[in-house]
Amino acid sequence: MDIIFLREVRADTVIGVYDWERTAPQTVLLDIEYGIPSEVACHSDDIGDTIHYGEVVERVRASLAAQHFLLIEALAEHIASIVRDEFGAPWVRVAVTKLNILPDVKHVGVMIERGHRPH
Ligand SMILES: Nc1nc2c(c(=O)[nH]1)N=C([C@H](O)[C@@H](O)CO)CN2
Repeated sequence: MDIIFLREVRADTVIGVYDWERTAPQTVLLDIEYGIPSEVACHSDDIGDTIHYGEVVERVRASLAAQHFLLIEALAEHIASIVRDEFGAPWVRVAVTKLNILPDVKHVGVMIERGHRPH
C-alpha cells in the first residue's frame, strides 16, 4: 500500500480535561499517515486518482476549530474517522501531540491506527 504522510500539522482546538484548557484553543501537532486505495496516481500523474493531502489538512483543521474534545484519544479517533470515512483511506495512523503540558516533559501525545494496512 502506498502511504501519504503529513508531519507536524499545526491545528488550533479546544482540548483538555481541565477548566483552564477549555477557555481558549491551544495548538496541537498532528502527524497523519494514510494509505491510498490504489497505485493508479503513480502512473496516471493525476490528482484525481489519489487523496489530496491539502484537502485533508483543510478539512481536519476546520473540524477541530468547530469540534472540541476532552481527551487526545478522542481527538485522534475523530481525525482517523474523517480520513477513512470522508476521504476513503483504507488505513490511517494519527498522532496527536500536546505541547508544554507537563514540566520537564517535552511533548505528550497519543498515536492510533485504524483500518487495515496490507503488507
Ligand atoms: N491519556 C490521557 N491523559 C491525559 C489527558 C488525555 O487527553 N489523555 N489529558 C490531560 C489533561 O488535559 C492535560 O493535558 C492538561 O494538564 C491529562 N491526562
